[in-house]
Amino acid sequence: MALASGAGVAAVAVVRVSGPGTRAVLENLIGSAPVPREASLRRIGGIDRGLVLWFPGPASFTGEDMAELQVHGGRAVVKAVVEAVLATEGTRLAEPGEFARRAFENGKLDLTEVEGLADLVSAETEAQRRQALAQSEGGLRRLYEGWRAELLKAQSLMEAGLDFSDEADVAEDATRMAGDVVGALLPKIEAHLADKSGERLRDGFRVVIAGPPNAGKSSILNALAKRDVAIVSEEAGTTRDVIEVHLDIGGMPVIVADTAGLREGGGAVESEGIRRAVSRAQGADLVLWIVDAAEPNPEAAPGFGGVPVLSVTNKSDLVSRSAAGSTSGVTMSAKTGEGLEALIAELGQRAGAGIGAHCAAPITRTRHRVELVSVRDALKRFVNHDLDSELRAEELRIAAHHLGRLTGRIDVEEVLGAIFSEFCIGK
Ligand SMILES: Nc1nc2c(ncn2[C@@H]2O[C@H](COP(=O)(O)OP(=O)(O)OP(=O)(O)O)[C@@H](O)[C@H]2O)c(=O)[nH]1
Ligand SMILES: [K+]
Ligand SMILES: [Mg+2]
Repeated sequence: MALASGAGVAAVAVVRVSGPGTRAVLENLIGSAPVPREASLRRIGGIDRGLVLWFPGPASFTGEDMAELQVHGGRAVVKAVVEAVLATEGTRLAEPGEFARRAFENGKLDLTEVEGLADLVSAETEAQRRQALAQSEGGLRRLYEGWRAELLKAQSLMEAGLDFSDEADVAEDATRMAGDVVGALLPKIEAHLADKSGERLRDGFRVVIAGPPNAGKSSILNALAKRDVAIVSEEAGTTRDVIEVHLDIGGMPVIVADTAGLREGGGAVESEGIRRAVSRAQGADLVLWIVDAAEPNPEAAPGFGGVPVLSVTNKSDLVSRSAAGSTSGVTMSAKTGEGLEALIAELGQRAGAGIGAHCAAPITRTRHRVELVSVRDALKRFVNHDLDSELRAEELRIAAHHLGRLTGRIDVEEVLGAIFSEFCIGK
């Protein structure tokens, strides 16, 4: 059992129960199990009156018998209801993600669907929500199960080739057909791997604000965040640590990081700040290079390991309009807000292009990418090398194994802990 609705006082709290003892919990608390899958208003253990939902297994989220108690969300009510549920023998509090884990173990969800649910709970923007929902509803599962079926076909053809190795033409035919199946599958996997949009959308489009000291980097971060996140002062070298804010620009998750001004010299702390600034910029999807419009010789942006750079001329309020507008990139004033909308529009456009229009079900995690690279590499060895049939069949087994790990069909004990611990208690 778990309080599924989160900590803190709320109008309604939801207590969730799953497992073979659920019916006993209901009998103890409300006298009997109500009509399945219908909300019944009942007195709950003499504590409160609330809605009771009864989902007999296997037609439930976990696949087991389940119940939900919707009670008033006050602390005393929740505490008493939780204690009353725990009073039924064999009942205990759930671990984080335990409901999802049981759903997985009972075959209700595959691993990619579980991951989709975790992403849905933590989605911050519309685009992330849509992607997570599609994945939780089987977008990736269907794709990978389809590929697995193809692989199984190729595997059985190869096995047939081995079984009939004394009938050369039959064996040759079977082996060639297996090659055709893999030949059709490989480009689909390659295209899927080439699409990074899903991971970008899940992780957010990363923007780093960099530039010389006092150009107004922290002021721009605050203007974008619409609050005072970073300290602003006229003293050069104010910012040392990297400060990050999560923005939602037109449904697109954009993570903007403010960094220390880049300059020679400075103390040990400032130098460390500069080292962090450069390293963060090199790992970004876009660098905003901020310069002061009043600076007669603005410093040019250094290369950040090939990361695209957008020039932003700040403090346009300090110079005449014509001088301020003459540079390329965005001209703005963090002080007056002039040009801020243009900067946001440009960021939204770049994030949209970076995240991109993607295929229906893209890779969303490194875990998927790692397994799929192993699948692809095994299939490439199958196709390219002059291996004998035994070894080629073995490559197909390796590919199927990694595809199985993706959906959680096989051998994934070590990844389960990591995935389910992402959930809060009650999911
Ligand atoms: N007039 C004017 N002043 C600005 C503008 N933006 C920032 N400033 C001022 O410039 C000074 C430096 O601003 P910061 O935002 O701290 O600059 P920074 O680039 O983060 O500086 P460091 O963290 O030290 O590298 C402050 O006094 C700001 O008030 C602007 O658009 N116009
Ligand atoms: K400063
Ligand atoms: Mg700063």
